[in-house]
Amino acid sequence: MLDIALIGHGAIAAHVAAHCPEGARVGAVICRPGRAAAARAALGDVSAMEAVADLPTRPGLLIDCAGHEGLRAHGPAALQSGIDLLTVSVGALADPELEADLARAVAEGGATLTLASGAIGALDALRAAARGADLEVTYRGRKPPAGWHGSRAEEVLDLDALTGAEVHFSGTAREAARLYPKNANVAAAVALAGAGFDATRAVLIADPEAGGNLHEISARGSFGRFEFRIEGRALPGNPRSSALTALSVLAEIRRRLSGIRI
Ligand SMILES: NC(=O)C1=CN([C@@H]2O[C@H](COP(=O)(O)OP(=O)(O)OC[C@H]3O[C@@H](n4cnc5c(N)ncnc54)[C@H](OP(=O)(O)O)[C@@H]3O)[C@@H](O)[C@H]2O)C=CC1
Ligand SMILES: O=C([O-])CC(=O)C(=O)O
Repeated sequence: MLDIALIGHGAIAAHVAAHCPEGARVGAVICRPGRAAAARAALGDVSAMEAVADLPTRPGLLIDCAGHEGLRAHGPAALQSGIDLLTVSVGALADPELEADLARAVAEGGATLTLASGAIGALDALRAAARGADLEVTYRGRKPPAGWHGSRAEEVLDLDALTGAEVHFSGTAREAARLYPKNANVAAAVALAGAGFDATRAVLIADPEAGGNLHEISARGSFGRFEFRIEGRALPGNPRSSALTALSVLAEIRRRLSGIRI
């Protein structure tokens, strides 16, 4: 049995706990102070605590579903103590200090940090393309206005008054990941798989006509070229987060349970 602990108890965590595959079980959650009752209400019969050191048993896998602050607060401690960590907070690695802390903790604890593919796909092709030369990658993220509430887009646009698509960010994937911690983890995953945080271009768009969370990758290089486009449905609990993100976590749990891996 793979014993899983979660960080966070929001839309992604609740979906993961509710659909945990056979052979794995969610036994514990790390939450913020005073949030134990809310965590149990969202996840069911789990032990709730505030720190990795308080986990009742050592989990086989800790899954961060909490966002950048959750990874920052608990990731290094978990890895340092040898606990494998899977995270959806990929954009947090845009902070070079946190990336270095995580790398140090991985080396010292001998555990692995896995970055979930999240709301995007085609990371395998990007990884391979990056082994060739001259890789150029642009990521475009397009969501309906509700998907940008609570983000920097609100400072740039009047989201509720939009009559057509508007770009509210254009720059590097590193800037996108840092400025949009809840919305640009995909930009970070594309960057880390491919051309890197500073060479990957990101464009973020609010579009009242968007029927879902649209993510597009355009890549070209010595390998050739590809375009990838996915129209994701949002999770019921959070219009910012695509359902595929929670499914990518479930897929990684299944991958770990299987002797034949893809
Ligand atoms: N890789 C990808 O493709 C994607 C990544 N994401 C990332 O996943 C994150 C979570 O998404 P989602 O579940 O929809 O968000 P929600 O807002 O629904 O849930 C976030 C949860 O994390 C908890 N939390 C926040 N900070 C901490 C902390 N320091 N320690 C412990 N728990 C904490 C919150 O607790 P409380 O209720 O107390 O605030 C809440 O339970 C997003 O913020 C985003 O960064 C999202 C979509 C795609
Ligand atoms: O879920 C999505 O569609 C993408 C997202 O929020 C992110 O990249 O952080």
